[in-house]
Amino acid sequence: MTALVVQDLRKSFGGVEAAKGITFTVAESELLALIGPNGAGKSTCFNMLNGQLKPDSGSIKLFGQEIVGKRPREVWRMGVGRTFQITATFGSMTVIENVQMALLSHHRRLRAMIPFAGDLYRDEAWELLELVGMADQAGRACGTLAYGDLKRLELAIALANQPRVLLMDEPTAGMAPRERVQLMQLTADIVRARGVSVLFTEHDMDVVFTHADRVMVLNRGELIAQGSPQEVRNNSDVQSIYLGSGALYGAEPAMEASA
Ligand SMILES: Nc1ncnc2c1ncn2[C@@H]1O[C@H](COP(=O)(O)OP(=O)(O)OP(=O)(O)O)[C@@H](O)[C@H]1O
Repeated sequence: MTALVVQDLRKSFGGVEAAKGITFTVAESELLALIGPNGAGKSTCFNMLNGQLKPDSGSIKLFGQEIVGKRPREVWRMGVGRTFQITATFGSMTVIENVQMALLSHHRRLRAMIPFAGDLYRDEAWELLELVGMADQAGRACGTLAYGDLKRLELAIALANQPRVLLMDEPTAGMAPRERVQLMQLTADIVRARGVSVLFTEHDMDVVFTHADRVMVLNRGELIAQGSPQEVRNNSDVQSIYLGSGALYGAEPAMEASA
């Protein structure tokens, strides 16, 4: 089934056309990568998908329901989750408390947090931590976590809202290569098991070509290619954008022209 149908999205900032009629779909349980050079329009696209930015025109349907015109919180409630490059957790709270907070918010019980109710949704939080392999660190303060663990926690927090579509903004930015592969494998396993669809941007072409079911390439506000990783890698337009960077072949220093 199709989770997201995006049709002819357009957005200009003054004279800059950041989105020039973007059309694509995301299937259920699909891991879809959105790549493109700096300034291609990826953030603009994500910001429209989660309601932060209103498109000038176009339509975004989540399981048939129009999202355009709704506020970010409504879009989030409808099931579009998002993780950001900079992780947003409460450093002084423990790992499990952070997930409980997300669950409280999902269940609309934020007022019950004052004073913080220690046992609310603890079992559910525990399950999510087990899912992302963080249960053994449940009692640690978030501020003391290693970066890779913080990213896994962030995934648990995002899942607490039971998203139907999860937007991930450069999920592996700042991670060591081995950690990147592990996080994406974990993400892939979880989204497939739970039927979540993931749309992600990514700098690391190894991650993109190894883990994405499908890849879309944005350039100057236009989708210039989409298809399987293999098709996109072999596409001559894509090759010319990344020409000389080596990025399509997983060469590490090639990131200046990456997603
Ligand atoms: N709020 C804004 N005001 C003016 N111009 C903007 C704004 N947001 C984005 N732009 C412009 O729109 C274009 C697309 O930017 P966007 O940030 O979406 O690209 P991107 O692909 O996410 O880039 P990067 O990989 O560098 O984050 C750029 O030319 C950018 O300068």
